[in-house]
Amino acid sequence: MNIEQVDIDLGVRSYPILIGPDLIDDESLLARHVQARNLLIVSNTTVAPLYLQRLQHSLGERRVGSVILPDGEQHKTLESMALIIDALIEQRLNRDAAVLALGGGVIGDMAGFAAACYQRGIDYVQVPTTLLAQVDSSVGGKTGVNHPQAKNMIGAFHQPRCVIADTRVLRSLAEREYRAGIAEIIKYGMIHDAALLDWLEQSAEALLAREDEAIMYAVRRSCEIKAAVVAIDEREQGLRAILNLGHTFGHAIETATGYGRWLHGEAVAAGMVIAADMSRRLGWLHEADCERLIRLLRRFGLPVDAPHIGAQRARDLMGLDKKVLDGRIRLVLLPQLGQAQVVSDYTSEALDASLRAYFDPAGERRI
Ligand SMILES: NC(=O)c1ccc[n+]([C@@H]2O[C@H](COP(=O)([O-])OP(=O)(O)OC[C@H]3O[C@@H](n4cnc5c(N)ncnc54)[C@H](O)[C@@H]3O)[C@@H](O)[C@H]2O)c1
Ligand SMILES: O=C(O)C(=O)C[C@@H](O)[C@H](O)[C@H](O)COP(=O)(O)O
Ligand SMILES: [Zn+2]
Repeated sequence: MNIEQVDIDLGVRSYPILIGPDLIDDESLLARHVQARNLLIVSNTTVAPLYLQRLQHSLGERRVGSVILPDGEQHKTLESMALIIDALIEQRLNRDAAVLALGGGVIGDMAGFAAACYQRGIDYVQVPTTLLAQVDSSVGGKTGVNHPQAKNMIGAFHQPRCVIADTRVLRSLAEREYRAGIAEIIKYGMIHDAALLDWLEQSAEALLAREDEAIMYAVRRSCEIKAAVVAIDEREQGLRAILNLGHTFGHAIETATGYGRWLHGEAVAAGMVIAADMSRRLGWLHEADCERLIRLLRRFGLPVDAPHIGAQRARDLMGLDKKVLDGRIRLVLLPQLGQAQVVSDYTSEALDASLRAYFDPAGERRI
């Protein structure tokens, strides 16, 4: 099977996203794309036993150290990030060294953030090992950690030098984690590519069976969309916020339930349903469009309802969202399927109604 390449065009910070089977064993590809002679691989207690040795072997004659972090969203903290910095210092790595993130989005976000901070910024490479990380988190340079009161609250924009997405490593991923990654693919369809929604409907079986071709298409198309958006608006001054569809609601769910009980992709799935519901209340999406989203999410075993954390609690948590401007929560809403808009002038009745419907136990019926 061929290697696909998607380029992200950011001037001097441009980089390739390489997608294909068994890339972590491809010594010549790694030699071409990972230039640093001194590397610190950041991984976790689940991924390292599966893939660290293989990757180290393929990296050839360099100085390669590693740091293995505890696994889980609850460990996406400043404390874990400090362990990476400790390892960089212990291994006496300098500005010519690079960090290599081997893991899912949690590892990628933390390793990237450590690279952004260490000696005011060193290179890093993403080797994403979850579907979610391959279609989304390894691309675009958002790095960071959670705060107990708000998701991804501490971080930096720092682009990787390269993304190496080995699609075969997805075979060992737990079913729930794999499905959570599909939520972000559905997101790309919802915000930018209605044809991707058609493809997801037609290819659900193949994608769930983890067929190579289906995975290659899903990863490539998602990366193309994300790369195009990030190339226009690297630091989320405007357009990039559409990549946040469902996230303002979803992050409230993740924070309120304690990081890790709801997977990020699951919270995004529920959040997209709420965003669709609100879009319908504003006269944008048709009921049939909302029902289509729900059917698609259900097809992939993703949640279409939110936990009852209370509308007021949800609103409070959403007030800490990074898109808040002049005290107003900006939301990504859907004028139609395949098109998203960042909206601040929605009616508070529409938001209240959607929050009550999904977050209050006795919320009136919605879609
Ligand atoms: N920076 C961004 O643009 C961006 C985008 C989307 C999500 N995120 C962040 O990404 C995180 C979610 O990422 P995730 O869904 O990858 O979760 P994750 O990193 O927690 O990985 C999920 C689980 O799968 C395990 N795992 C990883 N690869 C495996 C493999 N190949 N085989 C077996 N097990 C494997 C992990 O150890 C973990 O237990 C969240 O913190 C979210 O905020 C960031
Ligand atoms: O890359 C982006 O921009 C995104 O919004 C992608 C999201 O899927 C991702 O979860 C991101 O980490 C959310 O960013 P945040 O700024 O809302 O924390
Ligand atoms: Zn996300």
